[in-house]
Amino acid sequence: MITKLDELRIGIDEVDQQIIALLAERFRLTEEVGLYKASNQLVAQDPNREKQQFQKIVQLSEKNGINPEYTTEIYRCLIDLVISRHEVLLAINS
Ligand SMILES: C=C(O[C@@H]1C=C(C(=O)O)C=C[C@H]1O)C(=O)O
Repeated sequence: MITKLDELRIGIDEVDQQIIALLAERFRLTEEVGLYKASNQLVAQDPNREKQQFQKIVQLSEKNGINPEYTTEIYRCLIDLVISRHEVLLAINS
């Protein structure tokens, strides 16, 4: 017998599949940005771009009913991983 808890967890598993697929696509794009930066000797971090991102993230979070503190924390981790990867690509290229 499927309980309410099982049903909710099936929903969570489906959402996780979508999140992972979207994260994979995001990392594919940021990898290309990292390769572009490395071949043009551009710094890994872009604080102006991040400022715009975080403004957008707060707006989108409010629109979708999610606590902006959660999304801001998640995106800080995500962007920091990207920056670390870009630093590796820069080091390889220099
Ligand atoms: C992807 C970039 O590199 C870094 C990572 C970002 C991101 O993951 O969204 C944003 C800005 C940069 O600090 C970029 O410059 O666009």
